[in-house]
Amino acid sequence: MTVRGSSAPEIATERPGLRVEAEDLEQIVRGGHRTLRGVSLAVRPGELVAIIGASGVGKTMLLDALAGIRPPASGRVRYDGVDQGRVRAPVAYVPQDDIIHTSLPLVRVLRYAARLRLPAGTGPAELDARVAEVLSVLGLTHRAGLRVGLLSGGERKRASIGVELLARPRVLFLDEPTSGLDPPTAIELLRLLRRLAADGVPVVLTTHSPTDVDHCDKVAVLARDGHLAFAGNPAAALAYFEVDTVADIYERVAEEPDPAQWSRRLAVVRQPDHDPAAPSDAAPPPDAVPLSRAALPDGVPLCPAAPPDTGVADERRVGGPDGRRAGGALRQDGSGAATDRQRRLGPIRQTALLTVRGLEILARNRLTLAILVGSPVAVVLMFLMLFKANTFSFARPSPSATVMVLFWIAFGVFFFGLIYGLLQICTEFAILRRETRAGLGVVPYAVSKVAVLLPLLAVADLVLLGVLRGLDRLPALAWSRFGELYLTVLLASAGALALGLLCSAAVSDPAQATLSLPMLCFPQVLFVGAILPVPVMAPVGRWLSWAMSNRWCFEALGHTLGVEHLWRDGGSPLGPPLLATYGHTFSRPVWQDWAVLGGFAVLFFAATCAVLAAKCGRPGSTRGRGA
Ligand SMILES: Nc1ncnc2c1ncn2[C@@H]1O[C@H](COP(=O)(O)OP(=O)(O)OP(=O)(O)O)[C@@H](O)[C@H]1O
Repeated sequence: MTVRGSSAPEIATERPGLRVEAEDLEQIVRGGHRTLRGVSLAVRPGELVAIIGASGVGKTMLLDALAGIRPPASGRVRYDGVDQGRVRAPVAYVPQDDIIHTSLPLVRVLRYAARLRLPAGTGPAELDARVAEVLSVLGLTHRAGLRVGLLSGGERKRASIGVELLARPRVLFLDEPTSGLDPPTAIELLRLLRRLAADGVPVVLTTHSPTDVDHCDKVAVLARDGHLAFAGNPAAALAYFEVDTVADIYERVAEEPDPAQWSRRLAVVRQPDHDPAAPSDAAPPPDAVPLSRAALPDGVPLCPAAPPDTGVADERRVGGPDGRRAGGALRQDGSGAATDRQRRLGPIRQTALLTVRGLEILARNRLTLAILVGSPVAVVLMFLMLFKANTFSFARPSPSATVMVLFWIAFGVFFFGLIYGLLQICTEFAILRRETRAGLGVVPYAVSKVAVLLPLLAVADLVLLGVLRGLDRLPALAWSRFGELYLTVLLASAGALALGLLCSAAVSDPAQATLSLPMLCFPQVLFVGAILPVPVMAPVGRWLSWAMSNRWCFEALGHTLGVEHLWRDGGSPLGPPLLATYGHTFSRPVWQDWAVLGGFAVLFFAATCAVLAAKCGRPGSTRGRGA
């Protein structure tokens, strides 16, 4: 680590790592609170750097600013002298939680991750070789076939790092990688990071553990309110704070009532003729790096420079907050052309990949699959127990029962569509955010959700209508009429699925999604126009009923089943008065209802994509929480 005012940055062409420089970083969070104040530091290729400080001092803020996850309010971050936002080299960020799919075997997780992160032209053999290489350097080859959820905490942490290593990052940031690990496992992990740094890739991590610092080349100490108190090697830090252990540094820093004093002191000692850190930087004492590269068992480089023809090392984008590719690029060869091999997977192939992954996750989650498939079956059985046969008999119809049959079919398909979508995104938002940083588009992601779930709903809808018809709960119908009914419920399901996805994208966690369920369902019951016909609703209720997708499904079903004719001309004296109450509810041509139902589906789907794009682009939590 060097200090501010160092000589002009040079473009690193011979080492895989990038030089990271931060200059006068300030960060301001919601409410105007400043969390970083004038932080300047530099990290060289090959350095393993720990950011330490008391809880809440801004360690994650600094890490996020350095990584481009949460750009600073002011100040600059440069990689090899180029503004961070303009660099397209692969930069890895490992969030605090091991946010990867836990139901898949480790090798499958890495394979999917490699498909997303490596250039589109990477062949299967090369892909498998890279996955095997990463497994090997992580020491997880023997765990490759094990479900991620069954890995130990340390193994999961290594797996999470492995996801980022696939793309051969040129700088690696980790938020509290050792949190929750026992000391030997933490040391094992630091050994891995040390080796990665030794290969020339700068590694920056935040930590709460003073012992982690013993294994790092450099340490940055933050004081309260985001003041940088020190930046240099650990031995120099002990001398600077006049303490015996790293743990004592925390106490020493906290003793100062005005944390700004620490920045001022550092500014003084950073003067060229008064800089205790500079000599240490140039030649770190041997005891500052106890886990030497030579002591490590495996000689395979963790992040070998990509072969020159692949362009892997240069073309991959830096994980900026907006999930889009940034403008300029750092290129080792200095050329501006991207080859086919260098391009990331296109939207269609991303969609296909995520659909396959979604199906595999579903197939491996037997209980989830059983609930998804079993619930509609259970509801069909309940309908059979609830509805009498021949309700729609022309000679002896039961008009009030026909309304309920139509309503419950409409509500049933709405409810299942909604439930299928409701927990899909909020349960894995942190994974999505991580993958969008690696180049995944939110539209392919959302489409893949529909591609996995809509066929399941389509089968459930077909079973529902087929069983009700087969057991005479619905009248005999020509195939074309049955097709009409099916299209109506399919469109209603698609709209409800999209509404569920929208809600899942908008909330912060699964608990909020679950709590939103009554608010999504109640209006679809009250304003559908079944329990209380639309013509007799209060004016506001009538207006609201237009916005209920359920209403259009209910009315389309009634139109296709000829409810008007049945009530007016059928053998029940209750029909005509009921028809008078419902008015023209069922007289609209069914294609108009389809257009509205399709419109709802498209609208909710587009809104889902917009919310995802906004949330994935918004600087925010990187810790595995929801947005
Ligand atoms: N989105 C936000 N809005 C408002 N304040 C925030 C936000 N994110 C973080 N903060 C505040 O910014 C400060 C620095 O947060 P940061 O997460 O960087 O601290 P930290 O040093 O990493 O803490 P810890 O070690 O406990 O993880 C804290 O006071 C925190 O409450």
